[in-house]
Amino acid sequence: SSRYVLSQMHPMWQEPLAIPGGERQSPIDISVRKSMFDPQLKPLVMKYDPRTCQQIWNNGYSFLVEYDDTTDKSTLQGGPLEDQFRLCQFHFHWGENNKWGAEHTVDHLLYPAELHLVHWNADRYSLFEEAVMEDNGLAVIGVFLKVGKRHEGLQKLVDALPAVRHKDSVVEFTRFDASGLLPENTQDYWTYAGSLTTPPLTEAVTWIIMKQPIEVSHDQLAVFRSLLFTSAEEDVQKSMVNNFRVQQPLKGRTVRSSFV
Ligand SMILES: NS(=O)(=O)c1ccc(-n2ccn(-c3ccc(F)cc3F)c2=O)cc1
Ligand SMILES: [Zn+2]
Repeated sequence: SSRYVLSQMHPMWQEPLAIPGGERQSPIDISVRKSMFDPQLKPLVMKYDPRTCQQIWNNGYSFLVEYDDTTDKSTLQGGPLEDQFRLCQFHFHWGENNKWGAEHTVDHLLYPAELHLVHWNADRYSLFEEAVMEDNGLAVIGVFLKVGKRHEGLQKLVDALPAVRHKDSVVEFTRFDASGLLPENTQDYWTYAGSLTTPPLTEAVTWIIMKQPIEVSHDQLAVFRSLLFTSAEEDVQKSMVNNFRVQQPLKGRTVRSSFV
């Protein structure tokens, strides 16, 4: 079963022993029947300006598409959020094959990859670095990827990846419309209180997981796997795959849904 497969995985970093709080860690399995429909959840409002897109950076965990978040040009509000959040980066998690790679699961269903659009609470904090330490500081939209037809909006990003093959490489990347990576239906989602899924693992994230996945082609996903965890100087090159964290205990949290 998928649970057996996950236990085989060799997470790319050693999980720290002491985790900040440890009561609301991510990722988790989303049990559809245990989630609670919340009619008070408002529609999500994403306003992403392609002109704020700046660069792609291979940080040795994933590749980040980074945005200028010094103004309110690319924002997220509504849904479970009280405040307005600014888009600062998006990145992905994926596997060594198409059977696994996403961080969250839905009734233990494994997707081959997961997109994270990372936002911070600009109504309450003045810098991302501050927000990342606060329990209402961040909002991350998670979108599952499934293998199917080619995703036209993703191709511009896929074509740029060979330029950031090695850890610490950066390439200019502008005029990219992040909303092109969202599924048609952005009103059906699950939301819960969680954490960053890589160090510093801070419990600052309101997670918003889209119910509808996006489709990408096998070949597009294969280009993700051509990236490397290692920098150009290292003599042993390691392919960037399985960059997902193992699932964490729910610890009594409730996952709410925006749909019945
Ligand atoms: N996978 S995820 O939960 O979306 C996720 C996981 C880790 C991060 N992350 C890691 C380090 N940072 C970070 C970057 C700049 C900074 F000033 C402080 C940070 F914590 C960060 O935001 C950001 C997002
Ligand atoms: Zn992530």
